[in-house]
Order: sequence, then structure tokens, then C-alpha cells
Amino acid sequence: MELKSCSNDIVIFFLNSQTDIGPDCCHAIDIITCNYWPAMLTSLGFTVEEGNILRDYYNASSAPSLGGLTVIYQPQKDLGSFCFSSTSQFSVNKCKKSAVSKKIVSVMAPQQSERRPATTGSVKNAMTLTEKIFSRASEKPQLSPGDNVWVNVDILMTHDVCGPGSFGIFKKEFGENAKVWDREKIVIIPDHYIFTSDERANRNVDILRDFCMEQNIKYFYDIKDLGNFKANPDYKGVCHIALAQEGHCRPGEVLLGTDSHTCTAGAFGQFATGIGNTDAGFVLGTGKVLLKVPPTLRFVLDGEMPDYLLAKDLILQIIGEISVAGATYKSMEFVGTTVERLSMEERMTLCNMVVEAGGKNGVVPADGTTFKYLEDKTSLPYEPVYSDEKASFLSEYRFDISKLEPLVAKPHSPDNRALARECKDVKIDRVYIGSCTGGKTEDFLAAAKVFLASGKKVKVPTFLVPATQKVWMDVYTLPVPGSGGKTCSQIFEEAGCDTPASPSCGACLGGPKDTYARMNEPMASCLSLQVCVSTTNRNFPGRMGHKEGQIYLASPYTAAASALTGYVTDPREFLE
Ligand SMILES: CC(C)[C@H](C(=O)O)[C@@H](O)C(=O)O
Repeated sequence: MELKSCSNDIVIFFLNSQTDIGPDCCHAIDIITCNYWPAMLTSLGFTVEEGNILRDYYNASSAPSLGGLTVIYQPQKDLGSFCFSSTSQFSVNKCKKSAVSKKIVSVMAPQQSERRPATTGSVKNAMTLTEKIFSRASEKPQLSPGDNVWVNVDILMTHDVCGPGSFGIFKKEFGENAKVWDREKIVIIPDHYIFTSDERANRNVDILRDFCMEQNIKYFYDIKDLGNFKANPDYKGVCHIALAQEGHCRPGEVLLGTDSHTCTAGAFGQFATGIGNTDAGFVLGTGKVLLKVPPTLRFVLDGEMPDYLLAKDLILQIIGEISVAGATYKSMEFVGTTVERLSMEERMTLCNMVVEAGGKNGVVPADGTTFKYLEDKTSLPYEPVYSDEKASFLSEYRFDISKLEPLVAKPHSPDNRALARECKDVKIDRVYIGSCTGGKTEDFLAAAKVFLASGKKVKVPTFLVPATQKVWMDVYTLPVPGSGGKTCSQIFEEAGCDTPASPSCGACLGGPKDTYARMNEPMASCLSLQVCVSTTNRNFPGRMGHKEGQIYLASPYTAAASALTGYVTDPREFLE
């Protein structure tokens, strides 16, 4: 978070890309409605003035449409560096000005009308895939990057961290007895802080349940028995993976979620992005949101992908190339022969991390792989759209993937790219395989492949957190190719890994102190250090718990190879 300007006695916070706000555990999501922000700001000497929000944004470049104002606060003392809880650390520049409040500008959405068919037949100018989705969802046949349009939302997802805040906004703005715009288009997925005795975390799940009962929400993936997740057949786990597995991701549609990794669903050729609680409250009531059309960057990935690489290496390569701010408020479209050969889960990994480059959304054009995946998941009709041949892209990046080597992102930024082999002297004290980025079925199959090939035991504690209940089942039932029928779970046990844990976001973002595999203390194997190789998406200070923890982001191949040696390790040591 950066104090950007101090003029006219008004203090304006612009919430910039992940570079500025990355170390925070919740990004720029709705700084006033998120439970912990007001308290944190108050402790800094601000008077939090409710009603002063015009709108919350993920980053500054998305703000100008409504006057550029994100949030206004009155500072009562100088601001210096400060530390916010054990999971965040960032600084705020100093500002001494006193402040006055600014009038609220109310923004009304136009009346909702029937969805119209695609406009792709009648367009005058060529458009990108993302522009076409905006065009259809806004019922405007022609639009360009930078236009602000009211978009009809197909699916709104929220979870235990942001649901309660979003419901609060909804009730405040639409009334205590208001009904949501469409009970079948709202998907509510407890997944973040589930297996914990933290009362506030538990209460959040109760709030989700109460709201879903009251509103008769069709898709609520509830958990009541925390002692045994299998006793909760409705419970899924990590929202982004559950959305795909339960058939909520469909080409050509608009999917919003109160989570920055909602961009994962772009793998289905749809527009998917994270929004704040204020926007979500508004969507709950209207089914609409005001969005600026992003310009598109095109990433052409060509070449045969070597069999020691995974999609995680591809996205680490791209973020390393363009930096954590390189795609701020841009759409990232992935094409090329390498992408065409990726499975749906691998495409999800690719799109999942676009937000780590500041991307508004990531998208892979739908094809036979997409349609096949969807066959048994949805019966709803969908209409894929594709970039026109003459569409204009802000930039095009080309990569020859056949030459790429296994990568890691070193602490403390996802763009701190290095070759895995360059880090071979980095001693580690644990490995974590899990999350929306690296806790899918294929991620565990990949890790099992390395353990199987080595025939050895892990040298450091190795934590496995399946993303969803379905992934957990796969880990226990699917035979690993080339293993003579062994399951991942058997191979993990033989290799000495920890038993796969209950599905959830787990320690990817730290969580309450009793979260499984959270980085609380150094492990016995490496007493003075806390160094983790992780298949997750963020390695900011404190991200997985302890603020001194060092996180190396890596593919499941690299994570498994590192577990076997106790050092950051190139998986070719075991796979070739
Ligand atoms: C808690 C949630 C708001 C957050 C996000 O939006 O990304 C989390 O999922 C994360 O990965 O940091």
C-alpha cells in the first residue's frame, strides 16, 4: 500500500500492484470492509470514515473511471513503517496533512436485461478474446480497451474470508430483507481457514451458512464436521479448483470472485477476475459490475515442452520476464503449440498466477481439451469466443519452451526467477505441495513420479495438502503411471512424506497459528532456518506464517526433487 498523494487536504490511498501491496495477506481487497483493515488503520492513527469509499480496486490503474479515488482517510499522526500481524509487513509513506472527507458518489447500475447472444458476427473492429467477452456481457457491440462498461455477471464466488464482509455490504446497501439477484449464480465455498480452532475463522463459516440458508443459495459447499472432512460430502476445498470440478467454469462467461486467484478460471476461455467485498456486495444485489476493458498482452508459447517441466515453470518464466507489475490491469492471453497441448489443470496453473504479474485476467482459448473436460461437468450451454486474427494486442511475447529449464522464484517475490540448478546449495527445511496453484490431482501425480523414479526417502518434512476432496480421493485411488498400480498415497508413504492432509488452502497463506504445515518454527532438520520449497503462488515475507520464512516457489517436480535431497534441486536429477 502506498500513500500516493496528499493534495487538497485529502489523503488518497492508491492500492497498487502486488509489488507494493504484495506482502499483505489480502491484497487490496476492500480495505474498509475486510475485518482487519479498519483496526490496522486505526492503530496507525487514522479515523476510518465509513462512506468515504467510492470503490475499491485491485490496483491504481483500474481506478480512474470513477474519479481515481480509492479510499480516503484522516491521518492523525505521522506514518512510518509498521508490521501488521505475523503474516504481513509493509510500509506506508509519511504524510502530515490533515484531511477532510469527500462526498459519496453513488453509482447505479442500469436495469438488468436479458442476456443477448454474442456480438461477434456484427462487429466492425477486430477484438481480442477478452474484449469479446466484455462486449457480450455488456451488450455493447463495439468497445475498446479503457472503456468502462457495466458487465452482466454469470457467476459470483465468495469464500469464508470475504463472504461475511460482502454480505455485510449487500445488507447495508440493499436492505436487511433484500434478496440476492440470482440464487443459482452465486457459489459459496468455505476453503481458507477451515481446519482450525480459531473462533473467528469458525464463525466466518457459520456466517456463510446462515446467509446461504436465508437466501436459499443453490451452490453452497458446506463443512460442519471439522474433525473429519469426509463426513461432509458437500465440502469441496479450494474454491478455484472446486469451481472447475463442479462445472461452474464455462467458456465465454464472466466469473467474478472475492479472491485474487479467481483468474484461474481463465483456463476455460472465460473472463475471470478477483473483486473486492464492496463490488461483491453490489454484484450480490444487481448481478452487475462496472469494469474497465483491459488491453491484452499476448504470450505465444511454442515448442515441445520437455518432460521435466510443468506449467508452473512456464508462468514463473513469464513473471520473471515481465516482473510482478508487468501486466498490471492487462489481460494475459496464452496461445501457441505448447499451450494447446496442456491439460486443463496445467492451463489452470498458468492462469492462476497471472495476478502475480498484476494481470487483470489470464485466458486460454477454449478448444477440444476444454470441451472434453466440461462434458461431464455442466449441461448449461456456453459460447466460446476467440481473438480475431486482426485483433490488436498491446504487446506480444514469444517463448521457445523446448529450451526452458526448471525454475524457481526465490524469496521474496514471484518474479525473483532463477534456474533450480543455480540454487542447488540452498539448504531447505521443508517442502509444501498444495494450494490452488499446486495442489491439483496432476500436481500430486507429478510429485509421485519423481519419488517413484528416485526410489529414495525424503530428507525434510514434506507436507501434502490436496486442494479439494476430489483431489484427495484421486491421491488415494488413481494408479500412478509406470508404478505397477500404486497410488500417489502409497508412493508418498514409501517416500516418507507426511500423510495427505484435509483439503483446504492450508498454509499457502499462513492462516491461524494451528494451521497444518504453517511455518511457525524452524523444523528440526534445519534449526536456524525456515526455508520452504513450495508449489504455491506467493513468497512474500510472512506469506506462509513466520515473517522470516524463506519460500522458493517451484513446480511439483522441483518440490519433490528438493524434498529428496534437502536442497533446492533440479528435477532432472531424478527424471533423466
Ligand atoms: C484471502 C484472499 C482475499 C486472498 C486473495 O485474494 O488472494 C488469498 O486467497 C490469497 O491467496 O492471498
